[in-house]
Amino acid sequence: MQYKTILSPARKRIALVAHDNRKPTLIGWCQRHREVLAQHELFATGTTGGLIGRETGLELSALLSGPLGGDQQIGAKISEGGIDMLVFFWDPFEPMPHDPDVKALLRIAAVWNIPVACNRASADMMLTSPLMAGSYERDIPDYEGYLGARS
Ligand SMILES: O=C(CO)COP(=O)(O)O
Repeated sequence: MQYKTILSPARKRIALVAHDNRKPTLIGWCQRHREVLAQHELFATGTTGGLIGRETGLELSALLSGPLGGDQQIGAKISEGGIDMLVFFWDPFEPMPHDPDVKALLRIAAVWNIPVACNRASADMMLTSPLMAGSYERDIPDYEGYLGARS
């Protein structure tokens, strides 16, 4: 795979997702970082987004619920260059009916080289990184190069 470098925007487009057992942790994290989060554009899967909006007053775009395709919608946005960071508190103790979608979302986040936080510690580090303060360079797959490599 060949890569090219793009500039991530200073106002990040952040996707917030949590499985049911992890939703209280994500809501608490959003409350703690409310001021910083309010400076960015927020997206979430359906139920997660509804709860975060209600509990924190943060404005966000809620997509479909995860099991109904919300993970795939976030994955599509990542592929289109519309998401800069993913906070995904997935449940390490429960299998999900939509496990393939969860895996696909994590895979596509790796493909497009966006920062991913799967627990509070990594999310804290990500949000307090100096890279949050401005735009930063990020490598993404070079689509032209990829097609060339396959032909
Ligand atoms: O299932 C999810 C992520 O895999 C999250 O979906 P909800 O936010 O709708 O609960």
